[in-house]
Amino acid sequence: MRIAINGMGRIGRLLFRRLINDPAFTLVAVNDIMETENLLYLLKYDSLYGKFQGDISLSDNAIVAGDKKVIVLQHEYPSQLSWKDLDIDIVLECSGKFTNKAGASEHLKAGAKKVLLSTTGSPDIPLMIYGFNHHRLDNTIEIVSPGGCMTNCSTHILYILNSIGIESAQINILHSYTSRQELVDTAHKQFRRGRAAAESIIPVEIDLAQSLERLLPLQDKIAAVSVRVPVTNGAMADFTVQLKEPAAKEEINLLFKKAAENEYKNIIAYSEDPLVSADIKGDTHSCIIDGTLTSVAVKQVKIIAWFDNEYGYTSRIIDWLLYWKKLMS
Ligand SMILES: NC(=O)c1ccc[n+]([C@@H]2O[C@H](COP(=O)([O-])OP(=O)(O)OC[C@H]3O[C@@H](n4cnc5c(N)ncnc54)[C@H](O)[C@@H]3O)[C@@H](O)[C@H]2O)c1
Repeated sequence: MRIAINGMGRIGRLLFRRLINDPAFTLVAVNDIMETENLLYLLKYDSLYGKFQGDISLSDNAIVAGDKKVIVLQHEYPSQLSWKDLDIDIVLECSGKFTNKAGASEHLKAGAKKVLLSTTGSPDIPLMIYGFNHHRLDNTIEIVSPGGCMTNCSTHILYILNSIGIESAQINILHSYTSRQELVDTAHKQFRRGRAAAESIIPVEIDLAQSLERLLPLQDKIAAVSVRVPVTNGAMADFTVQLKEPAAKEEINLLFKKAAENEYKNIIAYSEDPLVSADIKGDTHSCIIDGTLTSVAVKQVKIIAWFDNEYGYTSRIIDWLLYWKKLMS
């Protein structure tokens, strides 16, 4: 399967690292508006995941990594990209810029067969969460939104809890800072996103509740906020859920433990270790339920789950690629 990545930021570069030597795929080309020398540098040295394993260099308009050669393009608009000539099966749209149907469709017009976003796109793009409803994919679907990292964590947790019955849910995702914030105080249309990311605990607006309501039968029952905290990686999702019936802590933990061992194996995990966010760097799960922190007050339950917002998320993107490959062959 021939793959291209548009947008070589945190997610795009981690996907590059993870796909380049994967025998299931051929990473054909990457595109970003940044200078190619800068892209090479950022691929080689990564503050979170360390130095690139093996040799990596530039040759003409390509990045050479070991015995692999990946074409580098530098265009602003997908319509400028030569996906037809390069015979691209799937574009991974990781720029965060072309997340509505019109924008993502430009990759199809440029000749790609399919587009996989790296976020929750506009409502006219099918939203499918790997491990939850990815089986709805069929060959007629050309653009898929696999949700964001927070949606991938929260969907499973709420779905599993809803087997008891959910009255309402409040979610707070404590999340490492991202490039959609500022390092020093700057003007931003969401004022708080413009504040120095490493200096404060910063609440930000998110569309997680709307995404979850597209996936689960919980209309008008979910509210969500994210609080950005001064760490570079990792997230802790905090769910306060009003159940329809009282339930014991042990009963709830058993639900998650069984799900992690069976139908959600490799997608969610269950842990009773005293975790902190540094422990989950490089973890491949969409969430790790922390059973030690489950607490219950009559019908109200609190669940805490961890995830690596980059590594866990790119693991699902790779699952998507494998699944799509099977379907397309
Ligand atoms: N970082 C995370 O934890 C995370 C997790 C899940 C999903 N996502 C989603 O993935 C997307 C990318 O996030 P990120 O954190 O990698 O962002 P990022 O800012 O690190 O990367 C975005 C990249 O896109 C490039 N770019 C900007 N405009 C472009 C254009 N017109 N054409 C091509 N490239 C362009 C930028 O130069 C940059 O390299 C966002 O939609 C985000 O919501 C991010």
